[in-house]
Amino acid sequence: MNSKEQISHDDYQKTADWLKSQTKHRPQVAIICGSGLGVLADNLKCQDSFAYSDIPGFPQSTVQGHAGRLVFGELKGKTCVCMQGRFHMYEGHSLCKTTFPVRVFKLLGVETLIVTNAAGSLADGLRPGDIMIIKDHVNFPGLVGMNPLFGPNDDKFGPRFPAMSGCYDKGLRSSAMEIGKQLGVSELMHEGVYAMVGGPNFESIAEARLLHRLGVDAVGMSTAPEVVIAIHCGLKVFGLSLITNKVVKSYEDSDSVNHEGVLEVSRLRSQTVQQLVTELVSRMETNNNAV
Ligand SMILES: O=P(O)(O)O[C@@H]1C[C@H](O)[C@@H](CO)O1
Ligand SMILES: Nc1nc2[nH]cnc2c(=O)[nH]1
Repeated sequence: MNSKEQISHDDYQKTADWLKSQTKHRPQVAIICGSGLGVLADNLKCQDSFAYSDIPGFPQSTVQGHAGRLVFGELKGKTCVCMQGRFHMYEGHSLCKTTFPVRVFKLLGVETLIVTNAAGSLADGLRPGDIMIIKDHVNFPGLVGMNPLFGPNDDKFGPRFPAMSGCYDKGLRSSAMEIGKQLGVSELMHEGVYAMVGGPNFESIAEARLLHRLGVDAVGMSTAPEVVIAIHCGLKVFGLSLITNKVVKSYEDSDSVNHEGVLEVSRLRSQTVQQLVTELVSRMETNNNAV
């Protein structure tokens, strides 16, 4: 798993150039839609959309609830590109494939990455349907060497040893909390720590208890590698978790989680997440530096 499949700068550039030849949109903001959150692309105006299978170099989505489409369009005066479907390590993608689109976005001129995901809650105050603005993450696979930056560093993208402190932009986080208030959903809004685990199984009770003790508020199977790559190449990052289930922490609790339930809660709350993200994008300052 540690062996690093190499993707050259040229490979990312070829995909970016192909996309530039197919659409006039030059995005400033990229949005990665978590499980069941593909609706985030629906507000984009003047859409150009591409199936992942038609984009040279792109991996394929294999998970239910991840459509496998890249959608370009205008959102409140900003040009955006939206991934309807992300790639997960548990699908068998290498981490550089998992994060491939993020470097392509950088080459397209994107300045800010918005990552969303479905996650299970460990913190007692987080209920299904709540929205957790990600304050920080624990990249469990990364801590044991499964990091998308493993292997020779590509200096054209960023430094060998990037800092990850403050990786989730403070200004965007407070803006999102403010927007939540204005949308009248402040009771749903929280900030917390997201942990990525490898999946695809959900947590055992002992694992859930361990994560809780370690200070993790919500757990999922994505996001951290994309954020590491985004920070490495200088993108601003905003992340949110839609809490779709409580992670079972008690041997007396007979609840159990499944992917269909995760998708159902995501869909129920997707309009609210869409409104939040749309308003956040509308308030973003961008440089408009088309490439
Ligand atoms: O892509 P995300 O992180 O939203 O997907 C979560 C984690 C698993 O892929 C799936 C489990 O239901 O949802
Ligand atoms: N690991 C993990 N991922 C999730 N994605 C949505 N819910 C969960 C969960 O409970 N655990």
